Amino acid sequence: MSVIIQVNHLSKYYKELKAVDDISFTVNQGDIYGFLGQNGAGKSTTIRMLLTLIEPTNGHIELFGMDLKKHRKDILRQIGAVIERPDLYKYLTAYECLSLFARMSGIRANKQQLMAQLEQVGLQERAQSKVKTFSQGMKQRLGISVALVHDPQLIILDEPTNGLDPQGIADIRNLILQLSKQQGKTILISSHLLYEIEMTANRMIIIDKGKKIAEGSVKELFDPSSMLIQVSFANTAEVAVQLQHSKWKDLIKTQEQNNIVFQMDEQQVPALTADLVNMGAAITALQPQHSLEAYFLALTTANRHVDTFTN
Ligand SMILES: Nc1ncnc2c1ncn2[C@@H]1O[C@H](COP(=O)(O)OP(=O)(O)OP(=O)(O)O)[C@@H](O)[C@H]1O
Repeated sequence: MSVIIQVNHLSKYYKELKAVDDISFTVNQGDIYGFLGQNGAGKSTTIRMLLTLIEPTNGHIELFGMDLKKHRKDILRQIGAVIERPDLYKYLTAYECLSLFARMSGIRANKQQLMAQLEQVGLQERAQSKVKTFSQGMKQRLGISVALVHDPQLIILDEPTNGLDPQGIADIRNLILQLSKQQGKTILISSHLLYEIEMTANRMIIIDKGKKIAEGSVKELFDPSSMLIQVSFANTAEVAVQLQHSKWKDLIKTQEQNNIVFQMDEQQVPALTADLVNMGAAITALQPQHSLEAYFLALTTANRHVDTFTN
């Protein structure tokens, strides 16, 4: 399996602001790699550095085994990217638009080839309609078609489902899966929605305030054996002492005044609650949460509080 993107200790500072702070990650050939983070986490900044639109403050980027600084042109030729809402010529038809971009990229494509490309993004029946009549989702799909016109190996999509309706979101998701499965493209997709990444990506990174929080396979990160179970008690201190002499001791993640958080397989929960009751625990609440979901929810909630106070 060859490595397509290798990022080492990448940072971008804007004066004191560390927009991207020492992140490293690897994208392998054939990956749908999810880049997950709240607004302002540093996703776009990282993507812009991968596309040489901005200079890193520190760090090293290799694409297709080549140093990005030294082989910029050769590398960019193999990338197709949609990083903002695609700005397309609204008075042209979808076909004319694609044909224009193909010529601008020096690609000689005949009508049949261009129609096949429009078919790939589900726009063959609207090939002769003007772009101004398109929904946001259709414009996004045409934008992706334009990015694919030179048959790149790597596709980079920055928040491709932002502002789309549910049907538009589903269309983009299916398109991404199809590009990966049927054409073996490597895809990097950013999103602020955990769900979006879970539905499409096989590997992912989570960043927050420019820093890497987690990286790994989506399966691993969503592993049911890493559920967090928060149990609240009226008598936490007493229960904590009893737990130290039990088999549950090693599964305790944190302990606070009113609750104890365990990390365990979901299937162990009934046995845990039975043992706790036997120990005389006065359970007032029990909340199971997937660790990643719990983590991400905590981030979102924290940000919402900030928004409430600052808006
Ligand atoms: N040119 C710039 N000058 C100063 N600060 C910047 C600049 N570009 C980005 N930032 C800041 O860097 C941080 C990361 O921004 P970035 O756009 O990478 O986040 P993001 O994860 O893509 O979020 P969003 O989805 O909102 O774009 C933010 O705090 C942003 O305000």
